[in-house]
Amino acid sequence: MKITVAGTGYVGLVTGVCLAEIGNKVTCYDIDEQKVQKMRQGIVPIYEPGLEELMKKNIAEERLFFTTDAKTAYESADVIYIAVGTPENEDGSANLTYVEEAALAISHYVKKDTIVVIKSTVPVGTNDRIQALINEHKLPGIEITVVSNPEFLREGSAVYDMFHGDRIVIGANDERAASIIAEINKPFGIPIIQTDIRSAEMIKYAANAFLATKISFINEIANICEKVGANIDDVAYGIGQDKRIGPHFLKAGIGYGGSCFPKDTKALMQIAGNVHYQFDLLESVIKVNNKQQLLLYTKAKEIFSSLRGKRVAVLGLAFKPNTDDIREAASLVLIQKLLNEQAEVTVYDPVAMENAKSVLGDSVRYARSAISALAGQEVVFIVTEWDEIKDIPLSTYVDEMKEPIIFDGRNCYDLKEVEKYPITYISVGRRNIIHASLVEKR
Ligand SMILES: NC(=O)c1ccc[n+]([C@@H]2O[C@H](COP(=O)([O-])OP(=O)(O)OC[C@H]3O[C@@H](n4cnc5c(N)ncnc54)[C@H](O)[C@@H]3O)[C@@H](O)[C@H]2O)c1
Ligand SMILES: O=c1ccn([C@@H]2O[C@H](COP(=O)(O)OP(=O)(O)O[C@H]3O[C@H](CO)[C@@H](O)[C@H](O)[C@H]3O)[C@@H](O)[C@H]2O)c(=O)[nH]1
Repeated sequence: MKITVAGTGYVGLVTGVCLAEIGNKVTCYDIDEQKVQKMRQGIVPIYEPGLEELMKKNIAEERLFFTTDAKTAYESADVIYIAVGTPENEDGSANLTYVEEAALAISHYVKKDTIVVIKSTVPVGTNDRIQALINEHKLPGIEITVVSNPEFLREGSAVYDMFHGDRIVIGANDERAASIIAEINKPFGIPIIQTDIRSAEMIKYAANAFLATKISFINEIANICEKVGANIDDVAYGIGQDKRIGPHFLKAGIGYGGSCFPKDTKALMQIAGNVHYQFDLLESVIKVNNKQQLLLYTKAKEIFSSLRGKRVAVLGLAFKPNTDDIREAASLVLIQKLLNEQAEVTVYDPVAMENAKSVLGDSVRYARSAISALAGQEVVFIVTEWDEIKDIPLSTYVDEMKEPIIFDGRNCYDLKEVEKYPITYISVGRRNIIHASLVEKR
């Protein structure tokens, strides 16, 4: 099959590379010249484990091509995937400008019957609107059929997820188009669910909203655990053993971030609001998350009346481990608060430093390693649970910091282990360990 993928971000590039890997001839099209230049040379512009090898392999085997020329990309494709961004508008609704621009370019250049697959996350009803837009602008006498195929991959394990996902959802009003897309996806060996277009669109938002709800729920339980003397890790394990609840997505912390949950929960609020439905539960999920992202700051303020001039390190900037993505990361919320208080902030992340620099500029100091970030600091905030960060021996905090005070937003350390060291340790949903030296000072 001759496939074009429009948009080469986290979803588009992974989709393009993996569709090439299963035997298709794939052209990845993007409007970003610099990105395309890099990819032509086999350089992956994002950090995504396993992607570079697979991309290089498929370029070498002449199944994978890159272009910024819309005509070349669209003219003779059998199937075109739209995987451009759908960022948040100021009112929380999804910005569909890029999807619409792609659809218009497709209408302009396509010269034969083609299927357009919308992979981008779009509000319910968008696929129908895009079909109407294309019908209005396409050449007469050809059929361009829109199919919804939302994506469920996670950043940091995107390539793995393409081959091991739980399901592939295909929403279509046209049986023939649906079966062609099902056929393309067969080699991935993942169960395929076929629905109407609107249900497919809703599955994507409902899945993300449900996962976000699990996180806000466990974070609320964690906050109560702290007050009643229970341990959230034990509680999460205990409830997760119930098969009806399941063990996944019950990790308490400093809230969800990233390019999806924050924007998609807000977009679903808008989708509901547009049909005059007040989604009270989801509204609370979002409210809880906003509060939870401030948790470490709130806890620090309970201990120090002022953070002015305090030397603090922030370990981890990415919104989760194994990605360079800092969109809606809890780290940014915390760092802004610390800077407002005029703390002296040093940051470290194994791969997200470049992206962070473009947002934080020279307002913080960038350390070359986790250890050098700790040297001489008074306080450390653990924000992202990279293995490299989780593996820092507790003795290193003692060696590098004078009297270590750790605020751990991801519960990286075992409390019994921490107690063996002269460390003040404050985590999420567990008892605080306050070292005697701090008690004396207070
Ligand atoms: N990131 C994820 O983990 C993830 C997972 C599932 C679904 N999604 C959804 O997939 C979509 C893409 O997300 P992303 O994170 O990959 O976005 P991204 O911002 O990383 O990449 C979008 C790309 O589209 C390009 N683009 C913009 N307009 C274009 C046009 N008219 N033609 C061609 N290219 C164009 C941009 O230059 C950019 O390279 C969004 O709707 C998102 O909600 C994302
Ligand atoms: O138990 C948990 C699990 C996750 N998180 C946080 O939740 C956020 C999102 O994590 P994750 O879902 O692993 O990452 P994403 O790459 O954003 O993937 C989500 O968003 C994508 C975009 O829509 C979907 O495709 C995926 O299925 C969905 O998991 C991160 O900040 C995590 O730290 C927690 O706090 N506790």
